[in-house]
Amino acid sequence: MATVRRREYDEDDVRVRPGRGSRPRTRIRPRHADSAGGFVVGVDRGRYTCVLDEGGTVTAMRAREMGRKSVVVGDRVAMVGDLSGAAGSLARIVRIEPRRSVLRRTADDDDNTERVIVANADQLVIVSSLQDPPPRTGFIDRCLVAAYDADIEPLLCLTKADLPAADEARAELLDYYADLDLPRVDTRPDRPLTELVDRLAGQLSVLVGHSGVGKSTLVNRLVPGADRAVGVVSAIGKGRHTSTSAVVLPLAGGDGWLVDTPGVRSFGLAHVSAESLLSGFPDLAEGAAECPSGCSHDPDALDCGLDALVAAGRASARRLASYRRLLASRSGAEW
Ligand SMILES: Nc1nc2c(ncn2[C@@H]2O[C@H](COP(=O)(O)OP(=O)(O)OP(=O)(O)O)[C@@H](O)[C@H]2O)c(=O)[nH]1
Ligand SMILES: [Zn+2]
Repeated sequence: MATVRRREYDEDDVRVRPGRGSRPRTRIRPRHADSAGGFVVGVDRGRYTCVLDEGGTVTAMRAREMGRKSVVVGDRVAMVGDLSGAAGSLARIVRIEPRRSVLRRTADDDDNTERVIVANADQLVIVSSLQDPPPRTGFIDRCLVAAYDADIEPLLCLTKADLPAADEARAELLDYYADLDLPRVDTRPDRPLTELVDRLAGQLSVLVGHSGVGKSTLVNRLVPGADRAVGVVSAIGKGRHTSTSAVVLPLAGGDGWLVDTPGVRSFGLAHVSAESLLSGFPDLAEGAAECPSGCSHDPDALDCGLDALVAAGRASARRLASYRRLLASRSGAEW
């Protein structure tokens, strides 16, 4: 399981401090030494809303020297220009700091590139209701692979724990994930969100979940004034791209950030190899050691060690089937 890595922005190459080595200071001094650091919380048609490290919010655009390099929510950036934040003022983003993680959405039909939707996330909160709709392990598995691949800590958030079929659904789900050390919280409307709030503290967390699982309900409870529409059967189709950009919301109490990803149906895994895909299935991974070299792990792969592992009763057939479904659907096909 991936370990939690704290963000270490002060450790990167913009640090200006005499080192022990012989490297002259000037070599690591950024070009815009007088720039201000900030964090991108919103993106709208070439305008970026950024929270300054020193406090305050500014609107910024990309400086021409940045070329076409894309800036996404969660990016740590350096800015120059008008940093007053006054109405109509515009700062310029001159640098994107190295990203500690990236989450990509699946490629669109009309564009085969996987787009980065969030940078520097620490945690992926996979929201699944226990009932109405019932949990979908195929979706959760895909999210887990995306999280492990990006070195982001997953958290399974099970909503609607108050509904009658919740206990049974939870037991079944935990059985399916019995071999994974998967952090989990349950939520329900009649209980405080204490445990979830504890886990979100100090982190940049990305919420993802199918329509109707209660994501907006959670955001509204966690972020005062967020005002996400609840209970509206979502009509976000493929054509309505305006509502699909991720936004970063400050958690109540100011300790941590929540990224809502409206319209993100799944994460892009096309760049993930069959081997890396196994990182989302640690219970199957040991079987791969017994595979012939270059094994595709496909259902018709000869002598695949994953089949042997399941045949020996050391892993579940359902888990292997889910792995193979993901393997087959990596290009972003529906599942
Ligand atoms: N019983 C129960 N109902 C819930 C809970 N959380 C949300 N709901 C209800 O489930 C429905 C869907 O909730 P939303 O918060 O809109 O779900 P969503 O995931 O944001 O769905 P989209 O907006 O379509 O993306 C609403 O009628 C909520 O009131 C819960 O914990 N328990
Ligand atoms: Zn194999």
